[in-house]
Amino acid sequence: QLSSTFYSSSCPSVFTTVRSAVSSALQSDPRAGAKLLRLFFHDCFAQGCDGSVLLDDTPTFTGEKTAVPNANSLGGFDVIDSIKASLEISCPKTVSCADIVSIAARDGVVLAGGPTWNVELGRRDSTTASFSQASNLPGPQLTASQLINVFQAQGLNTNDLVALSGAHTFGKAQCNRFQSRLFNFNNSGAPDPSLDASLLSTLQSICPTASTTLVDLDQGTPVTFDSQYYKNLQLKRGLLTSDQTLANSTLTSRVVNTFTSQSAFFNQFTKSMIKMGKLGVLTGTQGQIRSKCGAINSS
Ligand code: HEM
Repeated sequence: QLSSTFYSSSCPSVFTTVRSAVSSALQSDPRAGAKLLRLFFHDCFAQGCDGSVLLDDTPTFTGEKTAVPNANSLGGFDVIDSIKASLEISCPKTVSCADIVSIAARDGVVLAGGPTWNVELGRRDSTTASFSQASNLPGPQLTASQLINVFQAQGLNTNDLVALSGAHTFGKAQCNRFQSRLFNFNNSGAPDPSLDASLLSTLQSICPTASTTLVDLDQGTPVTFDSQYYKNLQLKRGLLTSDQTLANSTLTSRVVNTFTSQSAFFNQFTKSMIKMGKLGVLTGTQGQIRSKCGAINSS
């Protein structure tokens, strides 16, 4: 059972500490908020929102960080570590890494112009992480029906899927995640027909090969958290297969159309974030409060 007032007496400064750290991270990295939001998603989908994604590998332990969706891709760890270091001074052994990620994700959204919500708190940190559970994370080639199944396995429905995918309203992706759409889609010898011609030629020139070059997920308003993502999908300007499929499939297209209204999108997004934030949480005396987010406590 999580609660938005969990730290009201034990660490009242937690929200200002996180907000100012995310804000200062954004000064040097305009993608910081996007990285933190994605970090939360990747934490929650593999073994629950328990900070497991933050654990570093050791010689005898392989966690989630090096799994395919995360390796050379996931960011924001430095921001979480620095927030943790500040909180260990102001409120020692009190605030879990899993909760820090959940607040930082919210603040990344708010500071990019998105909606706010009361983050529910009281998660504890895992003492394990699961390399294999990282395969619960959806890949960028999935179709709408496959995405629906992946989200359903976590207890999330189609509205949650489409709303949470709206996170791709900011941040970037590497060419290698979508380059297969550009020249030889599904071995057809031609590009993906559901990709707008002018975006296709732009992307073909930026991504002649499946490189690690970064491209904005939202070509319209790349650093703003808004409903432009859904308008892009209607214009065949979604970047990943897993984005564009949401407008192409009758399973999801009506929800996409609904979320072109920013208030409808924001309303569902906040609800779906709270719901995702409850997946597989540890509470009470389960797990621990890590002193450093990258490692379990030594004693
Ligand atoms: C629906 C299935 C999803 C798929 C297949 C997917 C896949 C991806 C991929 C492939 C990237 C680019 C990674 C890279 O190139 O290194 C990415 C980036 C991103 N994803 Fe997703 N994602 C999904 C859902 C979500 C959800 C639910 C959220 C958060 C609520 C999210 C937030 C983000 C953000 C913010 C970025 C940009 C991160 C940055 O700039 O570093 N994604 N996603």
